[in-house]
Amino acid sequence: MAPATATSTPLLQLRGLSKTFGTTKALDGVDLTVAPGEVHALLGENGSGKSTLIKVLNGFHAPDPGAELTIGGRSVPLPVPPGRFREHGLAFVHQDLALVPELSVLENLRVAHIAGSRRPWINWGAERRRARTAFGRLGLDVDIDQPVQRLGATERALLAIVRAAEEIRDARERATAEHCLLVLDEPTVFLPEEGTALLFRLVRDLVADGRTSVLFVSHDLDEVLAHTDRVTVLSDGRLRGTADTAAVTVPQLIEMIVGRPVQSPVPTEHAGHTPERPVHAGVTDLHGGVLAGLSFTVGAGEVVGLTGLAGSGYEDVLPALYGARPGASGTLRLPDAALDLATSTPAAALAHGVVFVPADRARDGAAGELTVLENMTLPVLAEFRGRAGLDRRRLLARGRQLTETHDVRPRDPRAVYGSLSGGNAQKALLAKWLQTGPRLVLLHEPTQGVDIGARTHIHDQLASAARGGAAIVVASSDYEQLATLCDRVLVLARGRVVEQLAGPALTRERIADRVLGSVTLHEATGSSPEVTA
Ligand SMILES: Nc1ncnc2c1ncn2[C@@H]1O[C@H](COP(=O)(O)OP(=O)(O)OP(=O)(O)O)[C@@H](O)[C@H]1O
Repeated sequence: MAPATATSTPLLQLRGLSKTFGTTKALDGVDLTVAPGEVHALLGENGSGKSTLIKVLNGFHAPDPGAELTIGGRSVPLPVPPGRFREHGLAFVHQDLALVPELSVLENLRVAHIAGSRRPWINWGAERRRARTAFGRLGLDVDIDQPVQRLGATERALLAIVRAAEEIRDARERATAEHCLLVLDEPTVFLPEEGTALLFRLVRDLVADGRTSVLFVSHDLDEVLAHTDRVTVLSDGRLRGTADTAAVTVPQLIEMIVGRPVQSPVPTEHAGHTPERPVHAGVTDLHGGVLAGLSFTVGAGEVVGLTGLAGSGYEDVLPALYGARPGASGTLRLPDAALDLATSTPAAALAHGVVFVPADRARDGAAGELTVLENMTLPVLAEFRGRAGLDRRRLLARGRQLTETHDVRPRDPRAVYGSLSGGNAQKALLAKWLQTGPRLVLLHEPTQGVDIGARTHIHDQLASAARGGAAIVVASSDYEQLATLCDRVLVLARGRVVEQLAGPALTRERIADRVLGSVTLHEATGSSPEVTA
């Protein structure tokens, strides 16, 4: 695809950007041009260099010598000193959102402003008014005094974006930056469709002044086509090309990203589904947070989806079943045991073949400072213990086999886990748990941040675990994925199942329809008083 060129002075121009980590060339002579007032998507397979590029912009990484950066036509010396990106008109929202759960919405919103203020006092009255106006612009009615830990996923993501937008307004008011770039690094992965729609309303509002642009990293190609003006694709650290979004189709984009056509994941054969499989796992009278006496069963080899709006309780089910949610109660029946969820622990769940792959993988899923091998083989170490201690040779062989089977890149099991790209970290985590031959697999947003090729791979791995007899429960707000992967989907509202979809009724549209119809739009923003973390 021929690179498109911006017609006016670029808002941001990067030339010849390279970044080397040891023997890995994460970026290799990349050029990027973002026009004023445009929403520009940055795409590429897992490990293609997107995060590295962004971390050069925010000063986290120093690039290799020779790169050039201009913003609004003004040259910005590289490396950007840590913490100084705001002065150049840059604002960032990362996938982890960087919110402080214990602080209030207001404190989180104004933290950078307050820290950077030269005044000896804080005018809280003015801060409150400004915060209310910021949310009001989006039509959101958020209690700004509640701690962030009480917010639902949608509200958290919107708060992070509203905060970045406020930082841009601040930079303008202080006249430190005439032109601004807001970088959104996969902020929508936690959002249900209606949350994404709200987010893009805000984005369009921001760029309407023609002096702000947005760089948007995503693996969701439908979202990219719907909401962006141009796309730039990276591949193995190199620029594959830039194109006008309106001029490309999803298959063309996939080919640009992967370098070859990719089959979409093959949907489960819903028509032939028999709901009466023997019960493999049974959940009875589950309480905790908004969960209000939830009961459901999962058959051997069955994939059951849980979904709903933020705050409906669907995100609370899996931690409760895994014994990782304080205050939960209820029973999880397995073929050989019944776990009392008021007292159960992750260790007890694991001992009975229950595994959990959480959505917040950086925080809950793995130890970033250990190697991929150490992380992946932790649950099976006993297999490798002999009289002479750990058999490291066999352990490494297992690591190699797992990175191969699960397509974890780089293929080196001795790489530090924290250096893996987001999608590869997810593949490694799945490899870690699926090798244990689990009976019940609990997955929260299993393909969040995973590229289109790897997504198909993960679906195949889960289907294979199901064929092996495991029961699988997937909590997700990705309706397309639920329709593709699941035999049955339960839609939750206010902590109860309000709809069950299976067979031909199990389509993306029907799920979206049932989820949106399950409660009022007011609750769609997550601002329901029932919402808990
Ligand atoms: N701190 C680091 N040390 C060593 N290698 C790194 C480090 N950070 C990134 N890499 C490597 O650089 C390459 C690019 O990674 P990057 O995180 O930029 O990819 P990405 O396109 O953001 O992927 P994803 O879509 O999975 O988030 C990968 O091979 C990754 O393993």
